[in-house]
Amino acid sequence: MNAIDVHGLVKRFGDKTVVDHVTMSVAEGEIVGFLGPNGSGKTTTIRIMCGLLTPDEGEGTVLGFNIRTDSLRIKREVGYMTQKFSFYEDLTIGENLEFVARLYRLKPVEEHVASTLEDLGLTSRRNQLAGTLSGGWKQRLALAACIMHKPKLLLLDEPTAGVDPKARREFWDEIHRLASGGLTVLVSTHYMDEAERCHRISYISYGKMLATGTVAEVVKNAGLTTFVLQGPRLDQVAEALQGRPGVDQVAPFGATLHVVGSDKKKLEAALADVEREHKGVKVSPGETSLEDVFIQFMSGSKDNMA
Ligand SMILES: Nc1ncnc2c1ncn2[C@@H]1O[C@H](COP(=O)(O)OP(=O)(O)OP(=O)(O)O)[C@@H](O)[C@H]1O
Repeated sequence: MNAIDVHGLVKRFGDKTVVDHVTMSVAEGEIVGFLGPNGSGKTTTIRIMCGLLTPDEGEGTVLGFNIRTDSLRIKREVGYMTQKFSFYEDLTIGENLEFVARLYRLKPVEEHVASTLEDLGLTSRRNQLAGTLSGGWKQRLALAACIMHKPKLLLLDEPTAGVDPKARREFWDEIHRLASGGLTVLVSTHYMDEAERCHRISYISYGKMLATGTVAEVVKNAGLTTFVLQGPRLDQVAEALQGRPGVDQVAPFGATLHVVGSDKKKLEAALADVEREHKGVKVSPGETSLEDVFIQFMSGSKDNMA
């Protein structure tokens, strides 16, 4: 049984279709990254999956429970970490967790709190006020609160936004540790390095699911070609390339220029012209990155949310 199996989900707010026939499945123990531009419907889809919103169309199950009729059961079995840090800043870490333990009616409270603190390396900070924690520790507290009731599925909505790279890495180590213990994780993120730490990713754009698969599959299926340019006055070369047939993206990376296109022949022709026109420019094949693919998706999608 898949932990998540949803088909044709649609959610409208007024005349805006925010989730547009989204189908998704996530196997047990899998870590799936949910990516897409701001306002593309990730949070709304997650809220449907955890039983907080009812879809206008579509069906499905989460942990085997029907998303329309079993939302209470789903809420009990799922850990949902929202985008915003939502704890009592004037309570300590321990007190916040005690409060959450009581909400879930976990007994004995002290035992659950102590083992969760231990599990996430928070014991030594138990008496620190939540409001005085750094971003990374706040995220760790939020994660502790949403795994304390031992959910089978974690739905994490941009859990590491604004957190430094070391704390993000530790957070992801923790996610992998939890997944290897059998927990399933769906996590939304805007960070490419985090996408690469997922078993699979799904990319949604303005409500529509555009791609799903491993990072390698998504990059391959996008069918893009990338070249790296080196040489003098790359700013002028970049300007000369913009808008030429075959050239979809031009981006400086340090002392090089990355040029990306979906029509290889046209891109090669454009680069051959520019090589002739600009003495000393050297063109070599490059690797298409996940970021290149997402930029391509974004430029091809219409923002209907404005
Ligand atoms: N309750 C609501 N009423 C009206 N519009 C809403 C509501 N909730 C979300 N929206 C709109 O739906 C669209 C999708 O929002 P959503 O938060 O699901 O996107 P997202 O992909 O999570 O974005 P981000 O990456 O910025 O968090 C946005 O245009 C948002 O303004």
